[in-house]
Amino acid sequence: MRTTMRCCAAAVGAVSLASAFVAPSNRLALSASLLPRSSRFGLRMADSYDYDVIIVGCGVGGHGAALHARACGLKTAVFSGKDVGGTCVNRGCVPSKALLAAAGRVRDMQNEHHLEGLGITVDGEVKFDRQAVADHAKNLASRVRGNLEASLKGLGVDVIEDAGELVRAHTVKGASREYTAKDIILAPGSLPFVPPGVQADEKTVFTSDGGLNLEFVPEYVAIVGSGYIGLEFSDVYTALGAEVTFIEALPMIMPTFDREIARLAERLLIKPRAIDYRVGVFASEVTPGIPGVKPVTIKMIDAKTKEHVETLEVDACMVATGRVPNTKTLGLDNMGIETVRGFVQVNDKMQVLSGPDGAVVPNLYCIGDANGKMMLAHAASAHGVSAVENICGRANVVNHNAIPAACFTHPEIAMVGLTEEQAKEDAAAKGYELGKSVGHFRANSKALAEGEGDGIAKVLFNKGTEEIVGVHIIGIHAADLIQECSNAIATGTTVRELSMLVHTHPTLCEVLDEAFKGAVGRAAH
Ligand SMILES: Cc1cc2nc3c(=O)[nH]c(=O)nc-3n(C[C@H](O)[C@H](O)[C@H](O)COP(=O)(O)OP(=O)(O)OC[C@H]3O[C@@H](n4cnc5c(N)ncnc54)[C@H](O)[C@@H]3O)c2cc1C
Ligand SMILES: NC(=O)c1ccc[n+]([C@@H]2O[C@H](COP(=O)([O-])OP(=O)(O)OC[C@H]3O[C@@H](n4cnc5c(N)ncnc54)[C@H](O)[C@@H]3O)[C@@H](O)[C@H]2O)c1
Repeated sequence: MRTTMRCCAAAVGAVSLASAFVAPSNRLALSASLLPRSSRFGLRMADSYDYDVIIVGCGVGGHGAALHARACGLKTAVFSGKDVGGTCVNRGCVPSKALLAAAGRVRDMQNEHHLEGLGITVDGEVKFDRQAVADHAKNLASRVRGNLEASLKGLGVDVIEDAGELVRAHTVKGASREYTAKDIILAPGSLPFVPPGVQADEKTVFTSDGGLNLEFVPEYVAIVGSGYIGLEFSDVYTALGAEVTFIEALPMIMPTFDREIARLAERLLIKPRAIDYRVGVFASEVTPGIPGVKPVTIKMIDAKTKEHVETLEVDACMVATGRVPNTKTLGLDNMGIETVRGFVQVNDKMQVLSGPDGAVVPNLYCIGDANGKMMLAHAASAHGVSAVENICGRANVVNHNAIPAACFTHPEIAMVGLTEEQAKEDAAAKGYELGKSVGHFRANSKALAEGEGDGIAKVLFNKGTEEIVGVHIIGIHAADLIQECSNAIATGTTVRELSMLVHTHPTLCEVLDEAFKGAVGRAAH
């Protein structure tokens, strides 16, 4: 187990007079150089580096790694590129959830039928101030960024504002000097992918980066891609009065979701709203417009034949076609590291590999979106913690099967583990019988009290071991409900054990209780 910092603290104490006259970042090097190579403190030559660990990139992955490194007593620096918080805080999770929260209220208050069911009438028009909604998102991002900065400083992490570039082993170059560390963690995140032929001016044709500014609410907007970003923005736009057309390359809408859930989502999130879609087509040419003067034009080609099928004229076009790793300027070439479409290859311990199937590059780790394992904020943060654990000599592997994901539409969609389609293949390959049990929001007192009886929770499990292989929920607060299932997969808790646990009444958790009990042949109530 690595105990460098504790050892270093003792060593620094032993040379405190000398170290009092050097900058804190150099104290470690000086203290180590004054000691014999294998001193009774167990110091290694590693202590001649500026830091125990340098992290390149300060998004949620880098931030999570930095906090854990300090908790483990490591001398830590993080290159922020003047973008503390990264995508999630500044251009992702945080501002998008602020827009979704505001838009969700507008939708609720405009839903006369739903309100009447609760005995409420809204007298007069429900209005919103677009700029105030946009400011809510911007201000929240800035507040969360401030909190992150404060936490780094408070814990003694050196934040270097430069962009960092790997120059050789143990060495990262900033704007004016090089810094060394025993271990380096790369956390440069990702950028929006803009397909060829699409001109994103970030005004009328925009990625999520521009869309989050909500500079205007287009009357008619096309969304290219029906993944997480597309769905969440369709929820915001339709609540604020826009019409939406999805353009999806694959032959079905929401192609990455469990099929049964996607069908239900179509019934709950698409059909009742001002949304239509085209599937099996690429947006091959997208040309920006001028608001109120010239429309955005979108040429679509058949995904298979590549023949032109339609040209659409819209007020705005959002491009939500996935994200690419932000690794071009990281200096990977300086160390001969080969990527796969820009994704840094890592093993289970987050150690960088020299290329696909390559050897481990010593003392180099890559976490978060840039390694392509799972593009989610909490996954990036978990990677960061795991990399630091491995640096400390405590072998750690992230169980991606237990990491939940959620799409924050109204109602929400959440999932963990395999889709039903994947689970069937898994069961066939591994020779187990797949079980399926469903809980219903329509049978849940709390959901009905809220007038939100739509949705299901589907639990997929191995009938032999009774372990969960996947859970998919669509319904109110699905994103919060999924956590119990994620914990169960992580700890190997069986559906039988879960069915014996007591769930608070009346809560939405009882939707899962119904599914767990159903899985072992018991009725919920
Ligand atoms: C609109 C949107 C909504 C999202 N919503 C959610 C959500 O609700 N839940 C969820 O889990 N995920 C969500 N995500 C995904 C989530 O934002 C990412 O998975 C997460 O931010 C990845 O974290 P990361 O630390 O790997 O990278 P990033 O957050 O991208 O951070 C990387 C940082 O490194 C910096 N950097 C890059 N190169 C260098 C360099 N050489 N030197 C110094 N700094 C550098 C970048 O500028 C950036 O600040 C959303 C994404 C988007 C776009
Ligand atoms: N709530 C959340 O957790 C959340 C929210 C937003 C984003 N994210 C993360 O951000 C990442 C990016 O999100 P996203 O929605 O952009 O990507 P995505 O991968 O979820 O969906 C992209 C969609 O675009 C389609 N597509 C790709 N190229 C196309 C083309 N040329 N024409 C038409 N369709 C095309 C794909 O088939 C896919 O359905 C995701 O990996 C996601 O994990 C997460």
